[in-house]
Amino acid sequence: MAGSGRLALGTLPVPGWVRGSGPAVLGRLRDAAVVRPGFLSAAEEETLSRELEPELRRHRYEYDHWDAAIHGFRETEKSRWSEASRAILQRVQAAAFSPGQTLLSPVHVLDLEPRGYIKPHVDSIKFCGATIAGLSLLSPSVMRLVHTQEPGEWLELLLEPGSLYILRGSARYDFSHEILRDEESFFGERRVPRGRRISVICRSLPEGMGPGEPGQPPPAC
Ligand SMILES: O=C(O)CCC(=O)C(=O)O
Ligand SMILES: [Fe+2]
Ligand SMILES: [Mn+2]
Repeated sequence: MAGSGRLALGTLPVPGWVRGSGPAVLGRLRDAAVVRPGFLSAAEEETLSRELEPELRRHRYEYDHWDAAIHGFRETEKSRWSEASRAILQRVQAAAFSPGQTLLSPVHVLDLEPRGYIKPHVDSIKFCGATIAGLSLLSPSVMRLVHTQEPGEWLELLLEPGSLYILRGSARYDFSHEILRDEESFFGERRVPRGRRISVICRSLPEGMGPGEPGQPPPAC
């Protein structure tokens, strides 16, 4: 536990940044919902936020309709990156996607203000494929996954700044995901105060959809 960052759960080691409703769901999603804390070095975090800041500043935060999935956010779809950022995105690709997967381009950048949050949703299967990989910058947050048919089955991921999360397969299709609002931002007993959070999200294309095919994904893919 303390020190190792891992809790022993029977014979199955569970990382300290993942919690769930029980050993069955933790076991089943072990390779489908993955967090890699410290994926980015401090210098890489700085590279990305410095590059994103001026572009994000051109947008206003949106608070939107009652039924929108995301509240208190601004976003951009970014296709041109500095060489340093491209190297980071290539590391994400190598870590999260298989060689056969084509990535959706451009990359989705989402800026949640401190009061901003994301309601439970499943990314569109029409526009996004089997894998979603996200880098978190600036503020820690808690991502909760809930099974769409069995609400008693859930998982929570602690997303520290500099971490990478990967949702694939069942975690991506059978579970909704959400980012908890500040008032509800707890990882178990641990309070995770929400500040402004920027995420950089890479997604695979649906199988059989070539990169050249028409059909732009909607912003909240
Ligand atoms: O901010 C994130 O990491 C996730 C965003 C998200 O779920 C979405 O845009 O569909
Ligand atoms: Fe999503
Ligand atoms: Mn989105």
